[in-house]
Amino acid sequence: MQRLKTDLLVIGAGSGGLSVAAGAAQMGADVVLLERGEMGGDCLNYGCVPSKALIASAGRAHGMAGAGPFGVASVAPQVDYAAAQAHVAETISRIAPMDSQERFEGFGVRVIREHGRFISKTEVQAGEHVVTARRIVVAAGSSPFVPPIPGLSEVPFLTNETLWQLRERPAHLLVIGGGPIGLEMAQAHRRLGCEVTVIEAERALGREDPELAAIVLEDLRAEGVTILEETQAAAVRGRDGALEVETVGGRVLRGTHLLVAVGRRANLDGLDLEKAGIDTTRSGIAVDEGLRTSNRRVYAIGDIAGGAQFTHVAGYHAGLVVRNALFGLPVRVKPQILPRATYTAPELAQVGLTEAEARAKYGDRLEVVRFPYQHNDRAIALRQTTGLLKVMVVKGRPVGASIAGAQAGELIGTWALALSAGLRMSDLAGMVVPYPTIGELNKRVAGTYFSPRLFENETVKRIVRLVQRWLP
Ligand SMILES: Cc1cc2nc3c(=O)[nH]c(=O)nc-3n(C[C@H](O)[C@H](O)[C@H](O)COP(=O)(O)OP(=O)(O)OC[C@H]3O[C@@H](n4cnc5c(N)ncnc54)[C@H](O)[C@@H]3O)c2cc1C
Ligand SMILES: NC(=O)c1ccc[n+]([C@@H]2O[C@H](COP(=O)([O-])OP(=O)(O)OC[C@H]3O[C@@H](n4cnc5c(N)ncnc54)[C@H](O)[C@@H]3O)[C@@H](O)[C@H]2O)c1
Repeated sequence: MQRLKTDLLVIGAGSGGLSVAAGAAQMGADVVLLERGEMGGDCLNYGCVPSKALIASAGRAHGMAGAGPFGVASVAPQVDYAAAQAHVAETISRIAPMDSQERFEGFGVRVIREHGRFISKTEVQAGEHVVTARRIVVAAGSSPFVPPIPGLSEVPFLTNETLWQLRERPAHLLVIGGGPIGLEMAQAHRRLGCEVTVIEAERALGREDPELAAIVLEDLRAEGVTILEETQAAAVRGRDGALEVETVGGRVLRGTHLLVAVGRRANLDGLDLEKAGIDTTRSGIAVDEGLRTSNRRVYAIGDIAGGAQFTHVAGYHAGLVVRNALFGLPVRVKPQILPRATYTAPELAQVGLTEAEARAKYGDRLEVVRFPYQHNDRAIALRQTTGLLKVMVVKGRPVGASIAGAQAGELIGTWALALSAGLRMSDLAGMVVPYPTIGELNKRVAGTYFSPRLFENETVKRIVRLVQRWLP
C-alpha cells in the first residue's frame, strides 16, 4: 500500500473534477485526481460530445432533404450510419487530448486511474494507494437510470453509454423517456432515416415551459417522430431486432432497437460515503449552498450533487470550490443564473424562472414580454421562423428567459449574463447588435418591453409635441 498526502484530492475526471484539478494545480496546490474509467467522464465519452456530433450528422441529412426551397435540388440523403458514428468517434478523439492524463500531468496533477472509496473522514483508498487530503472533492457524476420495468433486464437495450458503439442503423428505434436525451436522440435518428417512437410516461420535455415545449414537439412530430405522451412503459420483451414495449394501457409498440433514457442516477455506489460521515439524499450527495457535504472537508460537485445536471453547471461548481478550498473565500451557488439548452431543432433554452414559476413568485408584479422568430429578418432568410422568446420581467429587470427556436442555446447566453450581472431591460434594449442576426431577437424582445411605455403613452406624446414646438 502506498501512502500519499495532498492538499486536494479529486474523485472523478469528468467535467467537474477536471476543472477543479486544472484550476487548483495551476494555482499552486498539490492535487491528486482519481478516475476509474475514461478521462473526460460522461460529457466527452457518452454525453454532450457524442450526442452533438450525431445531431450534426443528422442536421446535414435533414438539410439535403430540405434544400428545395433554397433553389438547390432536394435529395434523399444516402445515410451511412456507421460513418456517422465514425464522425462521432472522431469528434471525441479530437477533443480528448484536452482531458487527457498527459495534459493534466503536465499541470502537475498526480493522476491515478483507479476507483476511489472513502476509508475515513480524510482518507480515500484507490487501488494500491491511500490518499490523505486536506480537502476532497467528490465529482463522481451519474449513470443512466435503468428503471425496474419487467422484462427490461432480459432484452438487449441501449443507453447513452452504449449507443455510440452501434454501427447498423436501427430500422425502428423505440425510445423510453421524452426528456432531453430521449428527444435529442429521437430527432437525430429520425433525420438519419430511422422510424422513431418515443414513449413518455408524463409530458415530453416536462420540465420546460409548456408553450415553448409545444413548439419543439410540433416540429419533431412534423418530421415524423412519433411521440406518445402520458404513455408509461410497463413491460418489455423480445430479442435483438424484434423488441416490444407494452404500455400501462396495454398498447404494444414494436421496434428493432430500444433506447432507455429515463433520467440519471448519482454514482454513489462503492464510494463508502458513510465511512466519511457524508450524508446523501434521494438524488445524490447532500450539499449546502457552498457545495460542502456533512463532512466539512469534503465537497460534492456536478451531477453527483443532485441539482441541475449539465457540464457548464459542473464547471461553475468547480470554480466555486476552487475559490473556497484554495483561498477560503465564501461562495454560494446561484441556481437562478444557470442556463440550460436542449439541442433539438428547434432548440429550447431557459435561464432563471419560467413564466409559471415567475407568476407563482411575483404574481401581478410580473410582466411577460414576447417576440416571435417570424419577425427576424435572418430567420426569414434561413427559413427558420418557427420560434418564440419570452422574457419574464419584474420592475424593469429580467428574472427569467425562455427561448424555443433556431440557436436558442446561443441566444440564452445573453440572458444568463443579464441575470448574473443584474442588468436591466434598458441595458438589453440599448445594446447594438449586428444586422441581420438571429441575435437581434434578444434586443427586439427587450424593445418590446418598452414599446407600450413609449408608443402608447400620452405623456410621451405630449412632451414630444411640446419639445418640437420649441426646437429651432
Ligand atoms: C446523452 C447526454 C447528453 C448530454 N448533453 C449535454 C449537453 O449538451 N450539455 C450539457 O451541459 N450537459 C449535457 N449532458 C450532461 C453532462 O454530461 C453532465 O452533466 C456532466 O458530464 C457532469 O459532469 P460530472 O463531472 O459531474 O460527471 P461526469 O462527467 O460523469 O464524470 C464523473 C467521472 O467520475 C468517475 N468516477 C465515478 N465514480 C468514481 C470513483 N469512485 N472513483 C474514481 N472515479 C469515479 C467516472 O468514471 C466519470 O469519469 C448530457 C448527458 C448525457 C447523458
Ligand atoms: N442538452 C443538454 O444539456 C442535455 C442533453 C441530454 C441530457 N442532459 C442531462 O441529462 C439529464 C437526463 O436526461 P434524460 O432525458 O435521461 O432524463 P429526464 O429526467 O430529463 O427525462 C426522462 C423522462 O423519462 C420519463 N419516464 C420515466 N420513466 C418512464 C417510463 N417507465 N415510461 C415512459 N417514460 C418514462 C420521465 O417522465 C421523463 O420525462 C437531463 O436532465 C440533463 O440534465 C442534458
